[in-house]
Amino acid sequence: MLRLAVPNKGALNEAAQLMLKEAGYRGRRDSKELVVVDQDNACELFFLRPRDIAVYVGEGTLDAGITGRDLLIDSGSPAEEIMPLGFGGSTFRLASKSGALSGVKDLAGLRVATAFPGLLERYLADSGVDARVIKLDGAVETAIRLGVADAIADVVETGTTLRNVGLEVFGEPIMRSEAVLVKQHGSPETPGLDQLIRRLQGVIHARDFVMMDYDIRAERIEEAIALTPGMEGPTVSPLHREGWVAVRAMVRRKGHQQVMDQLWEIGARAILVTDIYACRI
Ligand SMILES: Nc1ncnc2c1ncn2[C@@H]1O[C@H](COP(=O)(O)OP(=O)(O)OP(=O)(O)O)[C@@H](O)[C@H]1O
Ligand SMILES: O=P(O)(O)OC[C@H]1O[C@H](OP(=O)(O)OP(=O)(O)O)[C@H](O)[C@@H]1O
Ligand SMILES: [Mg+2]
Repeated sequence: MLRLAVPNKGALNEAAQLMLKEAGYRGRRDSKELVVVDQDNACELFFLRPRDIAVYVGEGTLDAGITGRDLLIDSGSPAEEIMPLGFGGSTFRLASKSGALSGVKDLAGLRVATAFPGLLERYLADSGVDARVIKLDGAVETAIRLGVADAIADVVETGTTLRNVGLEVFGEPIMRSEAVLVKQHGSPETPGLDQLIRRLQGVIHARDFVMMDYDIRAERIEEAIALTPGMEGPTVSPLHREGWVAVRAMVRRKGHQQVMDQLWEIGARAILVTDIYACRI
């Protein structure tokens, strides 16, 4: 059985469960269920704190897991990223009172609060800055106001939390993160892992692409194919109307309206766009 770790709560929980469901794996009936055995897919799902997932996978106790790239690096665990999953995007950034500091070098001799000490210490060392790292569990934005720190390093998504307490980011982003699939560094092939990777890749493609169908005069087909090249090439079938063909191709969801405009310009008609429910490419 493939033993897979899934975030049990927090920012990555819902999206991770949805992605696994779309990939055909069993979900949990309620949020108190800690282990789900999915016999049909020869897989056991362990619902764990996102912060602990890289630790279990790095130790080899579990075969693979879904966690944040920032949490993986912070853990220092011997686990490695297999593939990005396209959700849970954030940046990890320094922040301080508006206008107080302008770059990482300004942190020399100051105190920086964070819930990601591994990540921050590595960044400070790489930047050659000697600052004191104050390790907190969460809600680090309040540490400056309470006088525990001069700056913070934290996850920023929309920036709302920082704005609400009058803080501002400074310096370059320390890292860009998103949810990732991880496995133990250098682990041998695990039964079922290739299938999981292919299925997750299928979900990502199904989300990234739409299916486009349209009719066009046969003499414009080369221009149409240039706009909608598809994967291996579009399907072109005869239409029950002299001189016309029907075309079917996968098109990137982002920008598909522009493609429809351009197809219309070269005479395509009956242009239809549908979601892809599932795919393997
Ligand atoms: N708006 C967000 N807030 C927090 N984390 C986010 C956000 N968007 C994406 N993430 C990602 O989610 C992961 C953190 O998840 P989570 O917040 O569940 O962990 P935690 O802070 O350790 O747990 P908790 O907040 O429940 O104590 C990180 O990889 C982070 O980059
Ligand atoms: O830029 P924003 O969209 O405002 O999101 C970022 C905020 O969300 C997270 O907090 P979380 O809710 O996980 O609480 P925590 O700090 O206790 O972990 C993170 O630590 C920031 O505080
Ligand atoms: Mg959090």
